[in-house]
Parts: sequence; C-alpha cells; structure tokens
Amino acid sequence: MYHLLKGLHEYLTRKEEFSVIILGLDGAGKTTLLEKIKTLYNDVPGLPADKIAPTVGQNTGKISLPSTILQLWDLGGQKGIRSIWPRYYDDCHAVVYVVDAEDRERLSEGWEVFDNVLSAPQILGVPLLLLANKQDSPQSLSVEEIRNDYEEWHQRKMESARRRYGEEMELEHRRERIASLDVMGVSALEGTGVRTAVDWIFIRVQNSIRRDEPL
Ligand SMILES: Nc1nc2c(ncn2[C@@H]2O[C@H](COP(=O)(O)OP(=O)(O)OP(=O)(O)O)[C@@H](O)[C@H]2O)c(=O)[nH]1
Ligand SMILES: [Mg+2]
Repeated sequence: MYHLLKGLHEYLTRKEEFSVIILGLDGAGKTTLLEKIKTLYNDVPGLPADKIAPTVGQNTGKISLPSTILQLWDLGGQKGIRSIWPRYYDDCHAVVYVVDAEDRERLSEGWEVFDNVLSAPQILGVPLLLLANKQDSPQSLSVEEIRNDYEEWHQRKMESARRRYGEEMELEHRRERIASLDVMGVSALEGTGVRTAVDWIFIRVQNSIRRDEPL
C-alpha cells in the first residue's frame, strides 16, 4: 500500500523537464541573464554581475515552475566556441537568442550568427525568442528598432543573394519564422522583462512539437 501511494504521489507531483539554450554573441549578456533568472526563481541566488567572466564552454541552471522544470544552457558566444552550439540543437525545446541592443557596431555580426541559428534544420519547429538586452542603458535600441534592424539586414542579404545568384534563395518556412518572430526587451542586469521572457518560454514549451516526439 505504501509503495502504491508513494508511486501515486510521485506520479501526481512529477514535473516535465524542458531544455532551453541561450545563444548570442560574446558580451550580449547571456550569463548575466542566466544568473538573474536563478536569482528570481531559486532560493539560492545566482552570481552577481561583477563576478561573471566570459564563458568558455557552458553554464547551466535549473528553475522549477508549475508542473515544469526548465533546464537552461548558457553557451559561450565567442567566435571559436560557437561551433559547439549545434551539438545542443537536437535536444532543446526552446532557443533564446540574446542581442546587445547597446552595441550598434556588432549588430550585423549578431544577425549573421542569428541567421545561421534560424536555418539549422534541427530547430526548425522549436520556439525561438529574440531578446534585446541592456534596455537599462539609454544608448540601447528599443525592441522595435532591433526588429527593424534585423528585418532590414535580412532584406539586404536577400537582395545581394538575388543579385549574385539571380534567384530567390529563401525557403518558405524561414520566411514564416521571421514574420512571426517574437522580440522582447530585457535588462539582464536589472531584471526588467526577465519574468515576461520566462513566462513566454514556459507557455511555448508546453505546446512544443518536440515535446510530442517519442523519446
Ligand atoms: N547595462 C547592461 N549591461 C549588461 C546587461 N547584461 C549584461 N551586461 C554586461 O555585459 C557584459 C557581458 O555580459 P555576459 O553576461 O558575460 O555576456 P555573455 O553573453 O555571457 O558573454 P560570453 O560568455 O562571452 O558569451 C558584462 O559586463 C555585463 O555586466 C544589461 O542588461 N545591461
Ligand atoms: Mg557568458
């Protein structure tokens, strides 16, 4: 009887686990975001911003939400480390791409890398959230400006591909993904917008296609 009740209790209180990968250029604020999420959701706070060094490899974190656990993977964004990202694509349930909205100089580089992520076949059906970070800084571009900058960059890229190859290179599913792209503003440093972003992930992973795939 004890085992039966224990099993029933475990069944009723079990939590489904989802993996979320956090990507973006070095310095975008991924680790600051991860640590802020830990501070907001866990009893043990995450590292303060002044203790965070550039990531060589990965950092992880886990948060518990109603009937759900989110396992977060913050991957290093330096050029030489980005090649490890695709190893995480097969098993992730959501992707968060962080942009430094303050650093106008590196926006194009960030879009180039973002475009590679978008075109990875393993994550085609996976929810993708674009975060315009550092909204606490007055120099930062707003969510609207970031979205426009990406769309303009993408338009330019398509035009240059058309000129070079004389054909429409873009695939339909990619166009749809860009059109329905969700962009949110956050300050990983101050925590503004972070709960809204986590709520978005929480809701989207529940309906994720990958969730229904057999293990
Ligand atoms: N003003 C401001 N600065 C931020 C914010 N988030 C991160 N930073 C700063 O940006 C710098 C880089 O932050 P990290 O979190 O280390 O960036 P990262 O994306 O993890 O970088 P890599 O580990 O190299 O890929 C640090 O100096 C942070 O304090 C933010 O929301 N606002
Ligand atoms: Mg980092």
